[in-house]
Amino acid sequence: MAYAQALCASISYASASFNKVLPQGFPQSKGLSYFVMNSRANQAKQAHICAEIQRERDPMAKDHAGIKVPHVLTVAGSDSGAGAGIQADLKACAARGVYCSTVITSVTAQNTVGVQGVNIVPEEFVAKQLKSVLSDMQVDVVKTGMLPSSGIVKVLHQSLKDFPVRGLVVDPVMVSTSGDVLAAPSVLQVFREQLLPMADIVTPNLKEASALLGSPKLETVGDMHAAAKALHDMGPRNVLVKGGDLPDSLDAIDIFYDGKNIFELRSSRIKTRNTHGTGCSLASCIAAELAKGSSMLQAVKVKYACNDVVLKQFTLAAKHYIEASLDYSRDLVIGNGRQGPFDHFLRLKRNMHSTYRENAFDPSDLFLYAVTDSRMNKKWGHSISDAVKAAVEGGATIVQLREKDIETRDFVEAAKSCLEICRSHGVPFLINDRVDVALACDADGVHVGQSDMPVRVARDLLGPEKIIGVSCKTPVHAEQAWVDGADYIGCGGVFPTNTKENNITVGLDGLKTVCMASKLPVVAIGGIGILNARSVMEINESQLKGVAVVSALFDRECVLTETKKLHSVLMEVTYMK
Ligand SMILES: Cc1ncc(COP(=O)(O)OP(=O)(O)O)c(N)n1
Ligand SMILES: Cc1ncsc1CCOP(=O)(O)O
Ligand SMILES: [Mg+2]
Repeated sequence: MAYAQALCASISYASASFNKVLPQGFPQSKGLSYFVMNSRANQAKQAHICAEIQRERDPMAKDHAGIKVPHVLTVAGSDSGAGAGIQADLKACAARGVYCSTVITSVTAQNTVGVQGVNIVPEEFVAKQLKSVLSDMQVDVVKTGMLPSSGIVKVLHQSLKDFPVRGLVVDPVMVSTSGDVLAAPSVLQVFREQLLPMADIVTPNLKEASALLGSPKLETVGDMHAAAKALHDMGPRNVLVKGGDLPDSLDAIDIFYDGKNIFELRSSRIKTRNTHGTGCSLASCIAAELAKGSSMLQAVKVKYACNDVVLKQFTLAAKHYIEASLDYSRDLVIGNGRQGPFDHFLRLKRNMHSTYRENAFDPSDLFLYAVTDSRMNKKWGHSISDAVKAAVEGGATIVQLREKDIETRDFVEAAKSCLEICRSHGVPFLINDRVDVALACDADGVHVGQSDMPVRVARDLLGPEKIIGVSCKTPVHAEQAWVDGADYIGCGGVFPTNTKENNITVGLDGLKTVCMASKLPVVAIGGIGILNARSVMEINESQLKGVAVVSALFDRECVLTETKKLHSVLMEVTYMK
């Protein structure tokens, strides 16, 4: 039933495409009724209708209780070098948090130099694979890659009629990045007649766009505009013409057209040889976003109001992910050819360090996060190390040395003695802002803000074992923190504070929004103390692991007592509900 509800909720945004692929004999009016039923009150009804569709698909199908996960089926070729094709699709979907099943249309012998051989899977066996997956699994979106023969395109067309899905992303793979031809010319006609009219989006590069149109080479942004419109006339609901190969362009320019509005999606070109598989990965990423239902759900709900704006966002989300992966992978060396693969998970470089950090950071360490302040210590006559010792003995579970007005030499000295105290209590010890100081004293990590050293640079300098925290005020910051390889995020200021000047307050609502968006553990900071720590923890977000405090511990006469008090408040709210 959970599946059926999710299916209905997501089906509701894909009315147009769904109607195109309704099962034969399934009354259109019944299908249409989904798309106007979005309210919670109608969910049960929707679920019932969806269960009905499921039974039409497979009379033996059982309703299993549990969690339905977003699912993309990729119908594409295998790349032995694993930069493109099925392998890229699997990695892109996994990186975007979506399950990916695979129907293999051909097996290529391929590396970073080129394609050495292609073995096409017989179309009957492609049909068999499609049936296996589509008759059993609840596929949300089908994404196509290499479809090497017209017979295979026809088989896919028929399968999609037999087993309708919510969305179809067509990446018309015809020529590899190395210039090798991957689809017979006869495929073009069937592609135009059968696949394009079914597609929710088609994503050709310049060569593929002109092949599909039977037009001369596309050489300018103007040509791309015209091509996007002409391709749209062939039936797909949206067109993304990728301009990565456009000559003489500093920017990478893609043209997106939804039948009404045309967008130039620009981003600066990343200088790297590791671009093999970007097309497959981008299309998979779009499919994954559609499967998750996020932006497209919105898009179709407000279809007539701001379809264009939301679609732009979803395409950009996918583009942004690919750009971040390319940027991270720009200096990776895999293979000797002209075009290497990139790292979809932004993790490969971590393994270069001999002692790979497995779970070195424990998110529960964020429970009571003590952040020092030299002015406060001076005011109360506390040395930095005495203050840190008292905080740790009072129950602080992680310590950050945040010393804004201190000479570097003194900072390093203080850091060394505080590190010793923390190590002897098994408490991680981080340095605020100063990666150099963290390196000098071999601290456990750093905390950086949005205008401090970028997380990726800090990670490269510190290596995989160190803890990196980053301040985030928005879901976009939180997503970036994860992409960049941070371990946790600090969110705030939650409440107004005198400790940090001109700091924008996000409030409990802002904290909640960030926690909901964050894939990383979160610690709340800003104006938090024994009187309001409970209200912070009670926002009840699983990613929120604790509170970080400065004045509530250090702008006090007895740091030990204050830390103990805050510790017991946190224990109460966390464990004695
Ligand atoms: C745990 C934690 N969260 C946020 C911050 C703030 O860092 P930043 O935004 O860089 O501001 P400064 O602390 O450097 O003034 C933090 N230090 N710790
Ligand atoms: C460093 C920092 N970052 C956001 S708010 C803040 C200050 C937190 O200090 P306090 O706990 O005294 O409000
Ligand atoms: Mg900072």
